[in-house]
Amino acid sequence: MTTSTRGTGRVPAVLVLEDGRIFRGRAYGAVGETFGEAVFSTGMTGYQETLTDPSYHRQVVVMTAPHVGNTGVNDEDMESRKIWVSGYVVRDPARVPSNWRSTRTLDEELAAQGVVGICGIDTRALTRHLRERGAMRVGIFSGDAVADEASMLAEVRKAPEMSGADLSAEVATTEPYVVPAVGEKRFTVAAVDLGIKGMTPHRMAERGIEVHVLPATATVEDVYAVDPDGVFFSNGPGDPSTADHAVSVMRAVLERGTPLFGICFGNQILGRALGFGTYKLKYGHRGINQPVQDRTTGKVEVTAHNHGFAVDAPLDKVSDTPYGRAEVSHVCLNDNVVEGLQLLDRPAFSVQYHPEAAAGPHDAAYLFDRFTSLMSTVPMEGQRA
Ligand SMILES: NC(=O)CC[C@H](N)C(=O)O
Repeated sequence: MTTSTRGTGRVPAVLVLEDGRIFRGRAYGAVGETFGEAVFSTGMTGYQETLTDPSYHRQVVVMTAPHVGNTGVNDEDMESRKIWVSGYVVRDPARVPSNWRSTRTLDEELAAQGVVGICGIDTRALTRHLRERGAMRVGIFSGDAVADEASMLAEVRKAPEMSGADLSAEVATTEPYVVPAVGEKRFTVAAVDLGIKGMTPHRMAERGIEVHVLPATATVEDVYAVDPDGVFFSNGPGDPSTADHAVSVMRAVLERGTPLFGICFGNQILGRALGFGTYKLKYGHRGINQPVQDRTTGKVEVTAHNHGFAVDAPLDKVSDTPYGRAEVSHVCLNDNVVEGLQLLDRPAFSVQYHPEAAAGPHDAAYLFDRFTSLMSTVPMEGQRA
């Protein structure tokens, strides 16, 4: 149960991890109780984009930056229609936001959207705990929801796990919509929405692409009904091993040889479509300061991440797949996790991280140009030899 009463900063709150570790602090945002997977983000800025990223659905986000809320909340930086995190954990919230675009405080916005948070806890100790033990289920209880430790722990252990969670349909659009090209229209793209962030179609639109955003349930016929020059698969919440429908649609796109680009969940789906497995990372990558190497150019880029799963593909060799040869195009320099895939015989590639990165950094924006040039070089249906 959640009330929309704003946390006053004095209401007691308790964070309970599924392994029994407990942190006591004060309510932040809505007062009540909430459950999810505890994950940490190392972003020093961009909290509004984080909170409204649909990929965070059912996750309780711990901010490693100690001071959060300094720039308040504005109407322009939302990545989707609402806040998706199921809970929010900060050490020291800003009391007075200061920014020319700010229209309300983060505390007020969380409360207005019924998002239960906690502040005043040692987020560094909590992050170290999650780093050592791995992401796990968590509950936040505040006000009347605070109970004895054993019963709060029992509630946390009843909450659903992230492994096996099929969540795209809970966050994606139910109706198709079009994001028009900015300036002259050059291409049409069908974008399968598995939890898309607003900045993604925008980055395509500014390159002259008209983007038809389709629901997660879109069929191959729906995709081709818009007569696309390229097909895009978005980011999204949940476990990629459940995304069977998206994998089958993507296989049909690969079969036809239409230029294809995937981001994050879309990268995991390409991995599965090619026959690779996916697995859960111990504590995932979240933040806007992750070093990735583009192995096709050797260049290193600083990138935005939000993923708890990864593709299991060999780094050291080209793989034979039902759609020709494939290789790992990008790798994370912190831990060698696969961060991108590309096909060598078909116009298809994907990355595990976020080139659209609204809050930056923008090092990876060239990937949208790569997608555009794939569409420029692939002959249209009727022109094929
Ligand atoms: N941002 C995303 O698309 C995340 C993909 C997937 N839900 C993961 O956690 O790995």
